[in-house]
Amino acid sequence: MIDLVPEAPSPAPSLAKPAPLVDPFGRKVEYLRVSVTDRCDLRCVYCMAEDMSFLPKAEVLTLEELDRLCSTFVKLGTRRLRLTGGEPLVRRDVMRLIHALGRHIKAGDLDELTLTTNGTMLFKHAAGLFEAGVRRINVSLDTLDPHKFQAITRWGKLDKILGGIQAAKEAGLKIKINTVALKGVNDDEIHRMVAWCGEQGFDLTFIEVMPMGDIGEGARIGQYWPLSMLKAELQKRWTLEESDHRTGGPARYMRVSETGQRIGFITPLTHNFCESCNRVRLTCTGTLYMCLGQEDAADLRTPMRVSDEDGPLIDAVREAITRKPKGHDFIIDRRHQGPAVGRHMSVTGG
Ligand SMILES: Nc1nc2c(ncn2[C@@H]2O[C@H](COP(=O)(O)OP(=O)(O)OP(=O)(O)O)[C@@H](O)[C@H]2O)c(=O)[nH]1
Ligand SMILES: C[S@@+](CC[C@H](N)C(=O)[O-])C[C@H]1O[C@@H](n2cnc3c(N)ncnc32)[C@H](O)[C@@H]1O
Ligand code: SF4
Ligand code: SF4
Repeated sequence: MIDLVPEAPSPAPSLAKPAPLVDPFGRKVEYLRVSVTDRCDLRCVYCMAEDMSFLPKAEVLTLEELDRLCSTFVKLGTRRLRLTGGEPLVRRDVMRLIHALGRHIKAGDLDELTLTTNGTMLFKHAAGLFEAGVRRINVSLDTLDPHKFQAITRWGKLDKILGGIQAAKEAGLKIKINTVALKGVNDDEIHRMVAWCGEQGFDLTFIEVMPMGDIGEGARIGQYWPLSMLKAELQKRWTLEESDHRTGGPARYMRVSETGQRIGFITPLTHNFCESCNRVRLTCTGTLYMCLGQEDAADLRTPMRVSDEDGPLIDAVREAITRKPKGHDFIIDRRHQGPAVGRHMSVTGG
């Protein structure tokens, strides 16, 4: 494995620790989500249009540049890094970046390095992820029915994902399953998902569909299923106990007595969790979005390229954090035409 950053002698410890990133609402920003590519090998109907145009390769930052940006955030107090996309594992040589970022875990400067993946490439990379310092991953899986899986992802093969999940389990990775709740699509499968995750020893998170990117909004409105309704349906069959388990993400958890596993609920629409937001999002072009549900963004590529010194980049990051909004403006409303946020989820990685 080639290191992105050559081994350097350990610098003398600096007494002056940079001030942490705190937004205008007093929220400490210590979680960076990085979309390492906007490309994906699937086309989930709620995420992408079938016909997508992707960024020209020339606009995409190199792995070295992504490493530098992430490492600058680590210097500024980021404790959790999540790689996402598009599909993070389809980016060429992405394992080199993940291994390089693992040095921050080894140095104790980062609490968690992880990723959210569709699972298609796990059969190849699971062991490497563990070696790099990744200990848990989130795998997106909306159905256990192969035909439905193909319909939702437009061409995905369920067997490949299940094989990848198995490989990840064998590699020692803790797995959480992400399921977007889609009325009329997978609402008849929620009990099966809970039972399967229970058997496998996985936590499961249900997610409300968010209005991002133009995919033909009519379909998304029809599929929106508030998690309050999903939860009521679950309680007909399972005993859900309160849980104070937290991962640093937006999910609120309950424990299923019958399986011993947890179920998370991510409810941006019905119960927004913005008051405790601790994260920002970096795209593969070096654009920083201060909120998933807003369009305002800051360019970090220019200040990074202007100098090898970190000063201009750090100034740009600090300025961006002063613009972090209080929350999103998502609504799902039949009278409201078009998505609340124009960019697709795959650009900022959810
Ligand atoms: N609105 C909103 N949605 C988010 C946010 N963070 C994650 N999500 C959504 O939650 C879903 C699952 O995201 P993941 O990438 O698995 O991350 P997570 O649930 O925060 O991860 P952990 O809690 O660390 O396991 C995705 O659909 C994201 O779009 C957020 O800050 N705001
Ligand atoms: C954009 S994907 C990127 C990572 C990877 N390709 C995957 O699918 O896990 C991250 C997460 O966002 C979710 N997602 C995508 N579009 C969404 C939408 N419109 N509303 C809610 N969640 C969405 C996916 O289900 C997935 O769990
Ligand atoms: S949800 Fe993930 S796997 Fe599905 S199209 Fe979006 S980026 Fe690809
Ligand atoms: S919608 Fe924006 S403010 Fe709310 S939790 Fe997500 S990123 Fe944070």
